[in-house]
Amino acid sequence: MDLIDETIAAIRPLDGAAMRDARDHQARLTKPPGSLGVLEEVSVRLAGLAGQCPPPLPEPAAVAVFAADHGVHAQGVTPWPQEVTAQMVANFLAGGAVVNAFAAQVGARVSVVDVGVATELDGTEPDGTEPDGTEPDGTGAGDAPGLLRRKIAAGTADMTAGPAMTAGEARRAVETGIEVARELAADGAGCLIAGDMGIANTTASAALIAAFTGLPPEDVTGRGTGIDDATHAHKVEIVRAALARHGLAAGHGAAPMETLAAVGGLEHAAIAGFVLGAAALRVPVVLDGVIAGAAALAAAALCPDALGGCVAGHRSAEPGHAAALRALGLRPLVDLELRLGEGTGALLALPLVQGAVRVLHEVATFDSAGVSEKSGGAEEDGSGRP
Ligand SMILES: Cc1cc2ncn([C@H]3O[C@H](COP(=O)(O)O)[C@@H](O)[C@H]3O)c2cc1C
Ligand SMILES: O=C(O)c1cccnc1
Repeated sequence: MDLIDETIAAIRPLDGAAMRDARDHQARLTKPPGSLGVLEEVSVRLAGLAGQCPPPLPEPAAVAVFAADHGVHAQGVTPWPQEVTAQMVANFLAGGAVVNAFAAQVGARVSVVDVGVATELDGTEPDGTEPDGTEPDGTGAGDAPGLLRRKIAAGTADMTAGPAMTAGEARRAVETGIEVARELAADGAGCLIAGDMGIANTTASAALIAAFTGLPPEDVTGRGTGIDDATHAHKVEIVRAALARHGLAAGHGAAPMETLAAVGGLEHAAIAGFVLGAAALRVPVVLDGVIAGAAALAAAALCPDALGGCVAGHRSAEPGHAAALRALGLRPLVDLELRLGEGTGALLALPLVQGAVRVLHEVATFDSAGVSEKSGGAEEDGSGRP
């Protein structure tokens, strides 16, 4: 069995008994039943993932920013030059990007994984030593970001001219994501976040989302980093042409590995593997925006139970992201019209996920605190309404 099959075989559904324990415990806590809304369901899901109630606190968190370039960039689908991918990798490693600021805010450690940056990274990037030159202290948070050199190809090929990746490249990218999830978990991460960096990757995301949901390109193709109406109309046609070229237009069904190879990015495939790897280890994943959403559709197509431990951190402004979340049946925690990627939306949602679990650990029950329960004979439906 290879790493992908072995990982999928290790993924189990959420544990029903632990979920029942979490629901029962939520009902005994000193608050009106249901009053923590969506966060109660998050706590129940993480109990099911851990197979125990309360589940471990999802900390420390580690974010892996998967970086790669895209052959479809040549089709004029984004106003940004391709070199920005490599330049932003250098910025992540120097600690200067939004992901670094948000990670610092919530005590998460950042790693950058080159799975397919077209430009050669020059070897002068920081490698995870502390700013003062000492080795990382092992706590993760606050360490300078490390670069994991796992380049599979110098970017994908243009999906409108042929498959973006060979079957072998797609498999290696998925395997890389599994390996990175394993490495971060082995380093002590209790919660994983996948970020992305890849100029033109909202085009690949739209193609993946159309292929997996069967929705038409015009419904799932957004403006990415910011494009005018004419470029947006062109981008929709590029997605349509790629789907037609690979026989992925609505209703044809989408075989996951073939679809990833045909229209995906190396970072999408790696993030799909990261979700699978985390699920096999029963470590929760907070999903970010449209790139993670597209990758999660691929992971779910490979193994539906992989979604059990995924929490949708936010909903981005990309229409394809909302479509992906609907198809995945995930409700986003935060909706701030973000359209950045890098893992930023997931990092903002992290304290909500951690708070949801902390409630199960720390909040007193009616019995233990001597608080009277509500009177009256109304049926309790968990909604908090009498
Ligand atoms: C400076 C800069 C920083 C970014 N950080 C994330 N992205 C995001 O935008 C890109 C996708 O948008 P599109 O498909 O329109 O090219 C990805 O790299 C994504 O991570 C960035 C984009 C730019 C320009
Ligand atoms: O919605 C996102 O996640 C997004 C939007 C634009 C660029 N990168 C990511």
